[in-house]
Amino acid sequence: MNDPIIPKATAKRLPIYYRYLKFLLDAGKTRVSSIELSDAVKFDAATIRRDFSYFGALGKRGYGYDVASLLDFFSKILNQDTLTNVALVGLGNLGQALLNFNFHKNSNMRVSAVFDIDSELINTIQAGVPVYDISELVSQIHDQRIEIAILTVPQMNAQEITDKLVEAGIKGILNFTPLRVTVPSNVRVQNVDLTNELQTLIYFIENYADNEIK
Ligand SMILES: NC(=O)c1ccc[n+]([C@@H]2O[C@H](COP(=O)([O-])OP(=O)(O)OC[C@H]3O[C@@H](n4cnc5c(N)ncnc54)[C@H](O)[C@@H]3O)[C@@H](O)[C@H]2O)c1
Repeated sequence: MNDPIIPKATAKRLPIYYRYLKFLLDAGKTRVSSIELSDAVKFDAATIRRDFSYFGALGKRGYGYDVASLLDFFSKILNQDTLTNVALVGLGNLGQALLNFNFHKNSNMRVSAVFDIDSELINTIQAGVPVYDISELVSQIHDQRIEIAILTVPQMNAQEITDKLVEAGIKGILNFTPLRVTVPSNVRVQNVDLTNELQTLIYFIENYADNEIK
C-alpha cells in the first residue's frame, strides 16, 4: 500500500490519535465517535473527521469509528509494526535524559547506538545501550542499518556531525541543537526547540482569551 500524501498538520496529530486509540482498545472499547475523540485529544471534531478522511477512514453515522481497525491502520502508517532503531549523537545532559527515557514505553522505536567523544563514556553501556567513539559513526550506522538520528551535540559540532550522518546514509535527523543544519533534499530534519515552545506558550497565554487558544 502506498502511504497517502497528507498535510503536515495532520501528520503531526497522528501519534496523538494513535496513543488515544491504543488507550481505548486497552480499556476494552470497540468504537469511538469523533466527538468523544475530540473531547479526549482536544482537536475539534471537524478536524478529526477531515484528518481521518485523508486515510479513507470514514466513520459511520450513529456508529463512529471502529477502534481496532483504526488503530491497526494508524499503526501501519506510523510504522508501529516494525522496530525502528535510532542513533543518539552526544551523550551530555540532554542526550542522557533522552536515553533514559528511550521512547520504548509507548512505541516501537528505541535508541540502539550512542556516539560521543568523551573517553569516559566510549565503550561503556549506558541505560542498556552501547556507546561508540564518534569515529565509528559511519560504519556503525551503516552496519546496524540505522536510518534516524537524534542530534544532541554542542552547536559548533552540529554541521560536521550532520555531514557524517548523511555520509552514513541517515534519512532523518531530530535536531536539538540551535543550528539549522544543511542537508541534501533526501534527508529530513525535524528541529526541536524547547525555548521556542515555551515562548509560544507564553505568547498565547498573554495574547488570547481562554476560548481562543487552539
Ligand atoms: N532544543 C532544545 O530545547 C535544547 C535544550 C537543551 C539543549 N539543547 C542543545 O542540545 C545540545 C546538547 O546540550 P547539552 O546540554 O546536553 O550539552 P552537553 O555539553 O551536556 O553535552 C554535549 C555532549 O556532546 C558530546 N560531544 C561534543 N562534541 C562531540 C562530537 N564532535 N561528536 C560526538 N559527541 C560530541 C560531549 O562529549 C557531550 O557528551 C546543545 O547543542 C544545546 O544547545 C537544546
